[in-house]
Amino acid sequence: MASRHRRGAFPAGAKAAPEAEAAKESVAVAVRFRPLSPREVRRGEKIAWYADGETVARSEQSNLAYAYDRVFGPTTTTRHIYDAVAQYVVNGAMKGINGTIFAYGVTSSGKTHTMHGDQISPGVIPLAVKDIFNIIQETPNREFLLRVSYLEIYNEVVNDLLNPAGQNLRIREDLQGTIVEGIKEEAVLSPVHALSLIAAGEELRHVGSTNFNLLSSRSHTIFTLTIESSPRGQSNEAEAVTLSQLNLIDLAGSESSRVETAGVHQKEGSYINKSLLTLGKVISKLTDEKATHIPFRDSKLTRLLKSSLSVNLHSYSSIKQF
Ligand SMILES: Nc1ncnc2c1ncn2[C@@H]1O[C@H](COP(=O)(O)OP(=O)(O)OP(=O)(O)O)[C@@H](O)[C@H]1O
Repeated sequence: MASRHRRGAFPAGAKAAPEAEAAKESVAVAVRFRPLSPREVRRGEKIAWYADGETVARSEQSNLAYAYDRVFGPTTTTRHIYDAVAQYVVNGAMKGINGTIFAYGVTSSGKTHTMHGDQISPGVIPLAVKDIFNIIQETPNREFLLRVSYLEIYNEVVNDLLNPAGQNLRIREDLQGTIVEGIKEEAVLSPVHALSLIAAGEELRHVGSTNFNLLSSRSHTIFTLTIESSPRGQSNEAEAVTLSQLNLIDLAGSESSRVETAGVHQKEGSYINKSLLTLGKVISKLTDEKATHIPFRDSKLTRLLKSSLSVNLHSYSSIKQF
């Protein structure tokens, strides 16, 4: 639905969505422009798109403007972006509402910077993990059980990043949703524990070098937190027990067809572009309120996203990177 997912040509003078309004929406799309890299500066490249206010992305050269739920300029920290467009999804997951957050954009646009970050600028994933444990501490009347899994989809093959032996796992659909057979789930007791699992998993992830990015993600990764919570002490209310999943996704970089790639990179690129294309179609279908059934294509990424993006769609946030 257009009002949920404001994409496309922007009528001049439209009103900015207040934060609270954006937070109520099931699907929110935010854009962050990254600064020019030193290499781009050396090449004399110029900034083409910029944030015009809080919701508009504008290009003077092409005389185009697009509206999103939120638009952030190059000096915006990931912490700020997390607070504005990701935290409510995490809060919802802690209350039993499934949620998914991912960054979407071409290679080198800053997806991994946004989702993983580094010591100086932690990404959405570590910020979410820390937030979750803070919420647990602030909710003494409930008991939480947290389990995590971490997988990558590389060339349509699903590998377990928490278990080097878990290669080429099968995906199965049943009444409970989409299940990755044999995936390792580990109970986590602290943010440090959860983050150490991600760091170990990253070592197993497929990365490569592209013309644009020395350390380019060649696989999609899905870090899933399964959150179970129940009241402390005695309670007979079955409803009081909640179970939800929070998916934190770092997508592989897509490249334009102009980029010279060969051999294994060409194969990777075609799988990445295919799954992102399918994902794009899924997102536009999701924003159409009338769509009750989404015909999923063969991409493993979209099949895995099915439970959080369609069947159990409650809250979902994506951060588009330029
Ligand atoms: N907002 C930002 N501020 C400063 N530097 C950034 C920002 N976004 C990205 N970068 C830098 O740009 C480079 C490319 O970013 P990153 O690796 O996150 O891109 P990506 O979209 O994940 O690429 P790929 O799809 O190829 O994996 C990195 O060196 C990263 O540190």
